[in-house]
Amino acid sequence: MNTQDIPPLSKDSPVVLEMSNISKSFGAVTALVDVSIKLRQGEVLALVGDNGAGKSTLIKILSGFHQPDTGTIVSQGKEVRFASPRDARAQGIETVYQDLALIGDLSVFHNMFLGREYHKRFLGLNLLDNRKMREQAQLYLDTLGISIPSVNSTVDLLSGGQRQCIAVARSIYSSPKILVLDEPLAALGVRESAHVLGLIQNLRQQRQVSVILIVHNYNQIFEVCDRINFLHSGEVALDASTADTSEEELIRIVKSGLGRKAIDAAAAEVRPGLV
Ligand SMILES: Nc1ncnc2c1ncn2[C@@H]1O[C@H](COP(=O)(O)OP(=O)(O)OP(=O)(O)O)[C@@H](O)[C@H]1O
Repeated sequence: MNTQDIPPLSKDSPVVLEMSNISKSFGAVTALVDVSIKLRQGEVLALVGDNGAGKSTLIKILSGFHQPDTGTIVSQGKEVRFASPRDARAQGIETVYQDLALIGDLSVFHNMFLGREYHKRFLGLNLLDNRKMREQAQLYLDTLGISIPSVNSTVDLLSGGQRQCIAVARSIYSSPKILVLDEPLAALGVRESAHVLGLIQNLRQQRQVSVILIVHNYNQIFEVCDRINFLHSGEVALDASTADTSEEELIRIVKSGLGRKAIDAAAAEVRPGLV
């Protein structure tokens, strides 16, 4: 499936998140300068940039791990401040980090319900309701189009792509408004990545959850994203819809280290009237 198969995001889709003028330094290191990003309902936004550009810092601010030095976050039309990841989660913002936080020697269904297990009473005892969790997990994975050998498999036996899909599925089980995926395709091969890209594509088609995706492979961005924000030296150097830009332009901008406006302005000076 590629971008053309999914209708473009409606222009009327409401803005669910606005991070405005976010700056953050760690001692003498400036990680973010006046960064503003916007996310619409159901949108898949790619956050790209070189190592050290500030992507992780931005999503850690959104997830409540860091607090910004300046700037505001407006979620569902309300200004919010996150003192901890728990605060962000309470506002419907879920983040899947690269370590996935799955327990390898537990089954898929146990991982899916970790911390929110179903219980049943039996002979006066409070026992895990494994049957219910198994059924629910299977149903839920089917809805998301995630195919694994069995929900009884231990997570260690799954491929990297399947593990990533389970971590995403677990995060969206609580119906968050915003899902942040920190390099979900890192270290995955082509077939593995296809699993995860398929899942993101399904989410995008359903348009229930808005997704921020940190990704390094530009080709994959054009497969599954509606919009791209390119961060460079702590600033947003490009904010464009995937329909309005191309992989070639993105690579040109990334290589130049400038934003599209700066490139166009420079081109206009060289060839007035052509830009
Ligand atoms: N906790 C921290 N303490 C000190 N400096 C930090 C901390 N976190 C990030 N930085 C610095 O902030 C800058 C931005 O880092 P960040 O991790 O946000 O970039 P990134 O775009 O996610 O990079 P990568 O793609 O390599 O993960 C870097 O110079 C980094 O060294």
